[in-house]
Amino acid sequence: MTLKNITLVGAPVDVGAGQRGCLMGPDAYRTAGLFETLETLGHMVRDLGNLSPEVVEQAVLPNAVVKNFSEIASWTRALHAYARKLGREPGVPIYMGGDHALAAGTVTGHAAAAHELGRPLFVLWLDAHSDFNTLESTGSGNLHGTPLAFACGLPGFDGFLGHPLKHPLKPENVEVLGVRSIDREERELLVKHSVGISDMRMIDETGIGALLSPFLDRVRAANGLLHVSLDVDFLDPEIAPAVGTTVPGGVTLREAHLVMEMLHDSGLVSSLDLVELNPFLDDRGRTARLMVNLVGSLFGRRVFDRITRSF
Ligand SMILES: NC(=[NH2+])NCCC[C@H](N)C(=O)O
Ligand SMILES: [Mn+2]
Ligand SMILES: [Mn+2]
Repeated sequence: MTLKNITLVGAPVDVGAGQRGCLMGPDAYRTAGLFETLETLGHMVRDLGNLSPEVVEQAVLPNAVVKNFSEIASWTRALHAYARKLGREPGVPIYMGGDHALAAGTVTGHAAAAHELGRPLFVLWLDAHSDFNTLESTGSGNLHGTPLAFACGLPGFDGFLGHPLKHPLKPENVEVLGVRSIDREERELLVKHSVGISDMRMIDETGIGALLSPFLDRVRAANGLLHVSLDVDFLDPEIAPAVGTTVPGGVTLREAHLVMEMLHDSGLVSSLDLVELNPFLDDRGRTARLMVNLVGSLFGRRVFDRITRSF
């Protein structure tokens, strides 16, 4: 197993979500033993603590329904700069959220870093939602529903960074896996921009491993970097209740571990977001512990290796 330098970064943002509480996420991961889990697997781990960005002044609101635009713009700028720097160094950063709005900074920062390294960035978006609303299309005004549209360069988001995005993701280099809740206008945008989508029905019919494999093959063939954005609501709410936007019919424990194990075996993952954990809604820390266990699988924990026949 290849051992990694892993950097934990806490991003306690929760004003992108409709319900408060994700700001406790980073500490819940620490309490659930994320650091120790990774260290026990042999990795070099450091925890940079929590980020707290300065709030920028924002003159015009893009759309009256949009909530907390200035705060999210501040987080986006801070995380973009951080991710851009960490993305150029060897090692794997893990961003402990915080709601999914944080991905506006992490994904675009890693896209900029990838560009500087001369490699394409691919994104695996593990989520019940596609988070592909624009500031125009959002009905809820909750900015955690928009980061993927921003990262793919859709118009109207210049206020996030204070300038247009220089290195947008190619929408065809994105795979949204596990999706089961998409807004009407968002659906049209996803089709128009040819974003890769694997919904729950495809998972049921084809199997999650068979859906993930060709995507990983594409990343490898392109010598790409791979950012994984894991939203707690990717998982079925029966096993992961600590999230404000539960959607029934999600991924099972075994499907989730299979994805993590395949990602580990691929050796391709270069950065990771853990988002939407709301410890206020948890049941004695079980969702936090489940997320930590999934990260363990992503970083090499396994029961038995059938190729080398070793434990
Ligand atoms: N990261 C999330 N949980 N996003 C949920 C978004 C829900 C809905 N599509 C919205 O834009 O409001
Ligand atoms: Mn999400
Ligand atoms: Mn979601």
